[in-house]
Amino acid sequence: MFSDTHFKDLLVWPNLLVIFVLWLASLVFYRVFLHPLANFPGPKLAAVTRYYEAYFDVIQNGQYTFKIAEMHKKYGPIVRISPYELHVIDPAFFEKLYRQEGRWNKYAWSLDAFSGKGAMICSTDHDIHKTRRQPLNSFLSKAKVASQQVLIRQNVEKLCDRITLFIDSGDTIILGAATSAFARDVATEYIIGRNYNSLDLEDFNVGMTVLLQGSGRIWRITKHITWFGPTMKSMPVDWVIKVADAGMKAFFAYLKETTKDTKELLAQATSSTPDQKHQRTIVNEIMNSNLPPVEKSFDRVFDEVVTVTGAGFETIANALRLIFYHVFSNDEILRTLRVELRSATKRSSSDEIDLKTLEQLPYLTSVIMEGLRLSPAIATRSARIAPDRELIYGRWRIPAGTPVGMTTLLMHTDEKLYPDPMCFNPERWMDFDDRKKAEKTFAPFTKGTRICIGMHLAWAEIYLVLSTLVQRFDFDFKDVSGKDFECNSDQFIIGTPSNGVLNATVTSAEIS
Ligand code: HEM
Repeated sequence: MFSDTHFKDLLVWPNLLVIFVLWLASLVFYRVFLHPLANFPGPKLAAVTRYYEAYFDVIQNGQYTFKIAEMHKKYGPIVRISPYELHVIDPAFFEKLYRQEGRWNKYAWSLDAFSGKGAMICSTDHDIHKTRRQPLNSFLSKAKVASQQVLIRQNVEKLCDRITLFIDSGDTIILGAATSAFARDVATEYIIGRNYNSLDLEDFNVGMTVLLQGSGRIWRITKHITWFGPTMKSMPVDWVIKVADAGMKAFFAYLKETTKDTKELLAQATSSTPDQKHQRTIVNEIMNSNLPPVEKSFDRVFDEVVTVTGAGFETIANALRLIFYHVFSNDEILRTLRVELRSATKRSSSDEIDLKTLEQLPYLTSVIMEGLRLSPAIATRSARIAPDRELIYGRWRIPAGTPVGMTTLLMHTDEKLYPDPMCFNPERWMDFDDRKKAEKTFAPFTKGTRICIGMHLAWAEIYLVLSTLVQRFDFDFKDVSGKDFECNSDQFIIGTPSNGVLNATVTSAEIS
C-alpha cells in the first residue's frame, strides 16, 4: 500500500521541480505542435507564452503594435501573435473582419482589463452588446448631433474666449490641455447633461490630460496581471484624492462627481415627477428603454456613463492637437482653409457657417480626414471572434472562436495605400475618386457592429472647433515638430511623444 509517508516523501522540492518542468515541457509542446493555431506563422516564443507580449506591453511601454508590424514583415500577412490570437495586415481582409453581418464577439482578455464589464464597449458577447447599444443609437445619431450643435458651439466660444485672453496677455497658452478640456466639456454635457467646466479652470484641469495620456499603462499591466486594475479601482476615492499626485487627484475627483451625478440622474429618471431639465441624457435613454432591470442597476449604468463620456476625451483631443499642429504650422494649408471658409461665410445667411455646410467643404473635410488617418484614436488591434463559424483568409482556415485582430493605425500608415504615409497631406483626399476608393481602408471609427457610436459627435466637434479657430487665430508653436504627434506607443489610445502637450503663443488671425 502507498502510505501517507510515501506520498509526503514524493512532495519534496526536487520532485515538484521535475513535475513542474514536465508540465511546462508538455505545455510548450502542445502550443507549438498540437494547438489548433500551431500551423500559423509567427515567432515561436509568442506561440508559447503571452509573456512575450507582456515584455513589449509593460517593460517596453506599449511597443507590441510595432513589434506586430515587424512580425508581418518577416512572416507575412497573417501572424500568430500569442498562444491564442492571430493578427492580419491585409487591407482586403478589413471589411471581412469588421462587418455588420454575422455574430461577432470581442476578446475578453483584452477588454476585461478595463474593469468595466457593464459598458457596451467592454461587452464581449455579440447579443449583450447589441441589446446595450440599441437604446443609445438614436441619442448619438447624425440628426441628433446636428440638432445639438448649439451645445458644441457654446463650448467652442468658451474656448475662444479663453484663447483671446492669451492674446491680450501675450502669455503662452497650454493649447494641448485646453483642447482636452474642450473635448471633455462637450462629452459630459452632451452625454449626461453636466458640464464640469474644465474650460473655466486656470490650468484647464491639465492633470486630467496628463493622467489620461498615461492611463494605458494600467490597462496593459492588468491584461497580464489581472488583479492590478480591480485593486486600483477598489481603493477608497477620498483616500486617493488625499494622497495621490495631481493627475490621479483630478481623475478620482471626476469619478466622484460622475458617481454623484449618475445617482442623481437615476433618481430623476425613476421619479414620478421627472425634472424636464434632465431628460436628455444616456441615463434616461437606458432607464426608459426595454432593457431588463439587471441592465438598469447603478453599477451597469455607471460603467456606461464613464466609458461613453471617456471615449470622447483624449480620442478627439489627440486628433485635434495633431491637426492644429499641422494646420497652424503650414502657411499653405492655413491659407487654403481660410479661403474656403471665407467663401462659405459669404454664402451663409449668418456669421456662423452651419454644420451641414462645413461638412460639404472639400478642403476642410480633407484636412480632418488626414488628421483622423494619422490619429485614429486607438493604437491597439481590436480583435473580433466569430463564435460560430470558421473564417477564411487566403489558404488559411481560422478556427471558430479564435480572436483575430487588425490594427487601423497600421492600415492607415501602409505606404501602398498612402504614399509617404507619415506626411500630413490633405491633398490626398481632394480627388473624389481616390476618396471613394479609400472608403474600404479608411476606418478611424472602425466598421461593423462595433463602429464608434460617437462618430457623428466627433466629426461635428472637429468641424466646428477647427473652422472657428482657423478663422480667428494664428498660433506659433515652440519646440515641437510633427513627430511629436505621431503614434509611438500603444496606450490603448494613441500614445505620442507630446503626451498631450502643445504650447503656443497666439495672435488674432491675419486674414489677407
Ligand atoms: C476622433 C474621435 C474618435 C475616434 C477616432 C473614435 C474611434 C473609435 C473606435 C475605433 C471604436 C471601436 C473600438 C473597438 O473596436 O473596440 C470606438 C468605439 C466607441 N466610441 Fe469612439 N471614437 C471617437 C470619439 C468618440 C466620442 C466623441 C464618443 C462619445 C460618444 C465615442 C464613444 C465610443 C463608444 C461608446 C464606443 C463603443 C461602441 C460599441 O462598442 O458599440 N467615441 N470609437
